[in-house]
Amino acid sequence: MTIEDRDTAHVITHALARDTLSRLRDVETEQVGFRKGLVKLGRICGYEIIDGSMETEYVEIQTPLETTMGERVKGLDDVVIINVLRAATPFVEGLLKAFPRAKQGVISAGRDEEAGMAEGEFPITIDYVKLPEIHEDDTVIVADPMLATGSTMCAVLEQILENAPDPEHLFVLSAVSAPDGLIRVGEAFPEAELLTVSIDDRLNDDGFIVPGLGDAGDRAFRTT
Ligand SMILES: O=P(O)(O)OC[C@H]1O[C@H](OP(=O)(O)OP(=O)(O)O)[C@H](O)[C@@H]1O
Ligand SMILES: O=c1cc[nH]c(=O)[nH]1
Ligand SMILES: [Mg+2]
Repeated sequence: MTIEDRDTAHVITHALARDTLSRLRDVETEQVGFRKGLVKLGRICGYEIIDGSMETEYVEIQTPLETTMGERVKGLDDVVIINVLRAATPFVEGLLKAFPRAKQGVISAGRDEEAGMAEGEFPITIDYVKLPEIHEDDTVIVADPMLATGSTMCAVLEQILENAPDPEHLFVLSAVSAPDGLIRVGEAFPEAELLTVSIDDRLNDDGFIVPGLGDAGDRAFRTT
């Protein structure tokens, strides 16, 4: 397992995750490469979540030659992935390669960047929420590649927890995160397990993560 515990979050340190993130950070990586990078990173993170938090069981397998014991991951059907539109869409595509039978939810959430950041927070508009039923033995993965001020994630988690009992795991998965945002989400939702590939240095005055990778939604959807 390649997950390290830090004060504010668990960091996925798999070499391929770091390699992929470096390509995503590179300003020369254009839309297709960027989107594919997010898909790849989602897949790696999915495998790390399986390795780090899901149990296996021994099962009898009949090979073409004889009967043997094999291992299967338990609980793969009890996974819920929440796609925080829009930047999470390619990231979720990758996660689904690790959890092909996951139930999926969608929450459309956007920062009001015109209103701007005040006291480290953005106003968040939520205009679409569609969630599957969440059960106590489910592993819920809330995916958003960017966790900056944490404003979006706090609004999203409020929506999810309104209707969810106490799921087995509640992962908040990001590619890049800022220390302030992690602290904010961690304090507001202590039940959430914060997972990220990188804890970056800081937020700039516009609420962007530095060094970061820019605007993930714009880079993936070519809307600059
Ligand atoms: O932690 P926060 O300060 O809330 O910032 C993080 C959010 O900002 C981005 O979304 P954005 O509002 O740009 O929407 P988009 O995905 O449609 O580009 C990103 O995808 C996160 O959802
Ligand atoms: O740095 C950031 C902050 C929020 N959203 C992004 O896409 N990038
Ligand atoms: Mg954006």
